[in-house]
Amino acid sequence: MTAGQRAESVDPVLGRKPVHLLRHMMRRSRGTVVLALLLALASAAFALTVPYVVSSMVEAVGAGRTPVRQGAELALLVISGAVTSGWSAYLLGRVGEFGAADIRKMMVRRILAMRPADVRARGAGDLVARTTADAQQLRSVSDVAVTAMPVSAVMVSASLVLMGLLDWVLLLVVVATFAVAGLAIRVFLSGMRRSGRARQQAVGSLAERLTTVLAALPVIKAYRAEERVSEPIFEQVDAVARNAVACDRAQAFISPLAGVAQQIAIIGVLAIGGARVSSGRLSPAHYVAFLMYLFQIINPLMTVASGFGRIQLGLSSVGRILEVLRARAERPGPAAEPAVPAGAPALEFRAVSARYQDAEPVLRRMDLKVPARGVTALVGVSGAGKTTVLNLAERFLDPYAGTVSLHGTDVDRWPLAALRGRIAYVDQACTMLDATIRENAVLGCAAAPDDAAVFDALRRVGLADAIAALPQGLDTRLGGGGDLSGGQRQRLALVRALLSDADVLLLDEPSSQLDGLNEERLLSLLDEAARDRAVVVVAHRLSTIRDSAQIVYLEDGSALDAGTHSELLARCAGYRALVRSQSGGVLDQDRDAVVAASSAV
Ligand SMILES: Nc1ncnc2c1ncn2[C@@H]1O[C@H](COP(=O)(O)OP(=O)(O)OP(=O)(O)O)[C@@H](O)[C@H]1O
Repeated sequence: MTAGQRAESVDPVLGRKPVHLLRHMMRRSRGTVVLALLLALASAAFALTVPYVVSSMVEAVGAGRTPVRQGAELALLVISGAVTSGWSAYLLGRVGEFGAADIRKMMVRRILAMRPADVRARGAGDLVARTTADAQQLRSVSDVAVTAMPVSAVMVSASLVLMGLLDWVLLLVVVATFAVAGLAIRVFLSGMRRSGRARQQAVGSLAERLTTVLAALPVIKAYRAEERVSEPIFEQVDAVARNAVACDRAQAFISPLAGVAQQIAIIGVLAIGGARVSSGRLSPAHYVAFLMYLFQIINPLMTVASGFGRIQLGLSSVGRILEVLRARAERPGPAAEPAVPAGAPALEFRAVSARYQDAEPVLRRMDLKVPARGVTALVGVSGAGKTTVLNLAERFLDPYAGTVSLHGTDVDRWPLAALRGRIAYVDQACTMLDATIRENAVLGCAAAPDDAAVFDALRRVGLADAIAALPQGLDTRLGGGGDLSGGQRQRLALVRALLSDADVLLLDEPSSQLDGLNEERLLSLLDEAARDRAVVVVAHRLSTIRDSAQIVYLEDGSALDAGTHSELLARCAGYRALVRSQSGGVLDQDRDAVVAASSAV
């Protein structure tokens, strides 16, 4: 079974057709939708009755009576029509907004369920645009598609039947005029969906480019690259405008066309109807009623005509939303946690090969064993595959050959949440959530420790005084004005890992921003943590890794050798070169160790 086949499937309710998404959007408010539909139909029925009452009013006046009853009926009909139509529109607006909120939540859940590499490949900015702009577009057509169009279609059809009952000749004039206009409108509708989709895609690319640029803003400013990065953004701004204009051009002609048809129909009905009244083939009362129906169907006809256009635009967004909802999610894994056999290594790679997307392999048949206790260091030149090893352990990436095991069980056979609960990860960027220092520190704890415990951990990394000195202490929000320095973030990321319930710590370059004193603190903390946990450290600094229980030397995606510092110095040329490259004096300092190790070998 391939990774794609094993991926979590999308809710089958969504089906394959865009209309299923609209149905899904309304599913929690079916009762409200039915009520809104009934109210809209009632409003249409009131409107359809008005011309008959007016007609009988005309007859009453013609017969010399005062049309008091008809006047009262007319007032009641008009007021009832306004109330029912307003109420229906309000209910539908509510349903549309909450339905769009549901769709957005589904999209956010799916995006968070995707693998980081897939999110990166799709573009974070584009995903944001789909969740905001496309969902808004869908919301804006939901009421048109669900009630306004169907009710207007019913209203137009019923009016045409009633008009036919009044005078079929005049009906033919009206139908012929609107049929010709309808054919012309179809031409304009055909391009709308295409340009609508292109516009939404351009909005997505614009969001993507702007997000990337804003993330790199300090570097852009430092290199005075504002002009250069603006160009590609402006290209997308222009693409949005071009495609929006194409949509607007098509949409702009729909209402005027319907208006022209309306005027031709009115002129035709006035001329032919007038002649028919003079010849006695049509009564004045029926003539007035027919004209009222004709005026009355204009609005619903416009709604149907422009509704087709808006639905085309909505459909262009539906496709983009469905692409997100159908995106491959991470596999949740089995429900039950596997038993951990005594003596099993914390991590084991057996002949593991891996690649990103369809690129060249970055790990080639890698074998690696990380004992359940002690510090294991991964070293190697940049690009050797060290971070990829950590990604595989976390299941951010699947190997295409070989197996990765945690505590003796293939990571695929761990429930994903349990697997990640067993592992604490400090990424290279020491990423902090947009949350308080406290929330960031206790992120990996099932039961959050009290502030004293958090401060104790902060003290051990030498961060307690700095945090206590902040005006809001542990409540300081990261990402805002009162932010931390790079080295402070790195130590806070370490606190987060140390406080967590995990029994495997993966640390990617944890000392890269630390001064000598803090590096020493880090090493003693790692030693302490490694007494009852597995600690894997990726580091370039020799001082961080040289005392590790095991050092694994990686080269070109393979683990070439593993041993202590002195063992590797003695037998691994690549490791020796790495050490030499860091400091000319290091090998001299280690000469005794090399000699001792060589004689032991
Ligand atoms: N998300 C990614 N998509 C595509 N290729 C990637 C990705 N991440 C890493 N690579 C490639 O995989 C290879 C190994 O990268 P990795 O980050 O594992 O190396 P590393 O040894 O940790 O490097 P460094 O010491 O510079 O952090 C590199 O050639 C890199 O270009």
